[in-house]
Amino acid sequence: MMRSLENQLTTMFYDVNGNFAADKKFVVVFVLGGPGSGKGTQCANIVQHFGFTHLSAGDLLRAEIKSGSENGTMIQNMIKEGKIVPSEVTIKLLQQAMLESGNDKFLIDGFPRNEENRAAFEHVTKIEPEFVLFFDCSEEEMEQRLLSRNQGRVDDNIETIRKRFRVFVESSIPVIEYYKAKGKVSKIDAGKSVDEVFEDVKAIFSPYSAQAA
Ligand SMILES: Nc1ncnc2c1ncn2[C@@H]1O[C@H](COP(=O)(O)OP(=O)(O)O)[C@@H](O)[C@H]1O
Ligand SMILES: Nc1ccn([C@@H]2O[C@H](COP(=O)(O)OP(=O)(O)O)[C@@H](O)[C@H]2O)c(=O)n1
Ligand SMILES: [Mg+2]
Repeated sequence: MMRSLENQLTTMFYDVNGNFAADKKFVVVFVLGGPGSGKGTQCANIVQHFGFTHLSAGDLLRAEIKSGSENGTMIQNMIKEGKIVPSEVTIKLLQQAMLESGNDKFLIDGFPRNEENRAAFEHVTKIEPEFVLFFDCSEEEMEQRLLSRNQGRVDDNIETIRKRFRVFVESSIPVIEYYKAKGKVSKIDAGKSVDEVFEDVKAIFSPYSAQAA
């Protein structure tokens, strides 16, 4: 049975160690891959089939800008430059969204994007990901997809795309390597069609289908 939000807040914020989620079993899957590799697209499919809640760090940051938050200008500037927003801001948004969802299974998309994100999330939430889904895609393909995404994003222009590719290689690949060394990475060839990629995704998630909502 799902507990009320109020109950979860109590449990999550007031456990004996002051740790978030310490006594609630969360299943967290980190969904990583370069910009345009298809993380958001595939997460939408996974939600439909396997009952996870999809939390995109980028979407949460963009919503924070729209809400007129005091951090909005800083976040907007960082996104325009393809830089990674300080973990403190992103983790707070992720925690809020996890609590509000009432679910216990999460796809965390586009996070952790650097070592600071990874270590801070682990420190604050004490949550270890079940596994990391890594969408592997060539820069040529990702560039084409981003240039035709047409969602009016300030960062889907060639200049920012190049910066995001550099940040992905320099900061995000090391996070994937970290989890690879722990045997936690499921790598998917994301250069194929949406349906073909989802076939491979489904095979990885099938152990979770029994728990699907
Ligand atoms: N397998 C695919 N083949 C072709 N286009 C794709 C594929 N997956 C996603 N797209 C398109 O590419 C763009 C980027 O996909 P998206 O899911 O937003 O990626 P990400 O979240 O990794 O940046 C979107 O316009 C999407 O419709
Ligand atoms: N963990 C994260 C995720 C995104 N972001 C910011 O948000 C931007 C867009 O992230 P996104 O995940 O929506 O982008 P895509 O990979 O989906 O294209 C990134 O380039 C960063 O500027 C961040 O700072 N920290
Ligand atoms: Mg995305």
